[in-house]
Parts: sequence; structure tokens; C-alpha cells
Amino acid sequence: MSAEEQRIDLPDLAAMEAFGQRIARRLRPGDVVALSGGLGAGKTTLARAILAALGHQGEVPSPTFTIVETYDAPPLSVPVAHADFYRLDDPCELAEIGLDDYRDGAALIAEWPDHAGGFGHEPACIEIRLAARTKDAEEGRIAIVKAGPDWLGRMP
Ligand SMILES: Nc1ncnc2c1ncn2[C@@H]1O[C@H](COP(=O)(O)OP(=O)(O)OP(=O)(O)O)[C@@H](O)[C@H]1O
Repeated sequence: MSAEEQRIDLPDLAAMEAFGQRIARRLRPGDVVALSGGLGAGKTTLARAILAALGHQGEVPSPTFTIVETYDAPPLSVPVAHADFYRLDDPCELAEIGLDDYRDGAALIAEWPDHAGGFGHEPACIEIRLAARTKDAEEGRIAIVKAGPDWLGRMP
């Protein structure tokens, strides 16, 4: 973990919800929330928590097969494109998908961001790496957070 990274303990689903609320309160169009971590790390759980805190009610289908799911404002306070890039073979495919159009005026929540070439170079990107706290997945998660310069002063 480098000096500019922050470690956040997420011992249970309630902590995940609260973390999602913290992010949602600060989210603006143009932001990227890049969620990485292995299978079962909690990426979709955190994406759902953020969407719920933005005002989404009901299901949040996993975008594994559609790659991008969109959520409008209203009813959300910020429009969101929720993407899962796991199935992407090459970041060049982003143009085919039309990711720029999805991102126009919206915040992007990106699972498997490295499969899309990564977003850490964007100043409005907050990178969140999720992992199990211990060998026992029941014992919760940790998040290693690296916020881009546009997030300075936004995440406490
Ligand atoms: N902080 C937490 N504490 C305990 N369990 C958690 C926590 N966060 C998520 N989980 C649980 O971990 C499981 C996997 O979560 P999730 O599906 O969000 O992972 P994922 O990273 O999206 O996985 P995949 O990439 O395989 O789709 C779920 O059963 C979820 O309830």
C-alpha cells in the first residue's frame, strides 16, 4: 500500500452499505469508481450499495453479459453507467460498445477496470481494490482506496 492509499475495513454488509453511501454522497457526473478485486471480492455488492444510495430501487442486474447497464437521473441523483469489463478481450472493444456515449454526463462504476485498460490516469477516478480480510471470506473485506486529484477534499 503506498502513501496516498487509504485502507478501509468493511467487516460486514452493513459496512459495505455505509461505504457505498459515502461514495454516493460525493459522486458527480464524469467520475469513475473503478472496482477491482478477484471473484467474490464484493465489487457488485459495493456497486449495488452506491446505486441504492443514489436513489435506485429494485434489482441491479449484473452487467457481466450486457457489459453496461444504465441508470437515469431522475430517479437517481446522478446518472450512472454500471459496467463489468470482465468479458472484454481487448480495450479496443470499448469503442464498439460505445462507452464514451454511455459515460457522457454520467458517472461510471467499472468492475474489472484493468480489462478496459484502467481508469487510474483520469483525475476524477477513485480506484477501490477489494479483498478478503482473512482467509475466511465470512470475515468481511478491506478496501484499498486511491482517489484521483479531483477527489481531493471529497473523501474524508
Ligand atoms: N464486506 C463484506 N462482508 C461479508 N461478505 C461480503 C462483504 N461484501 C460482499 N460480501 C459477500 O461476498 C459475496 C460476493 O460478493 P460480490 O458478488 O459482490 O463479489 P464480486 O466481486 O462482484 O464477484 P464476481 O466478480 O465473482 O461477480 C456475496 O455473497 C456478498 O454478500
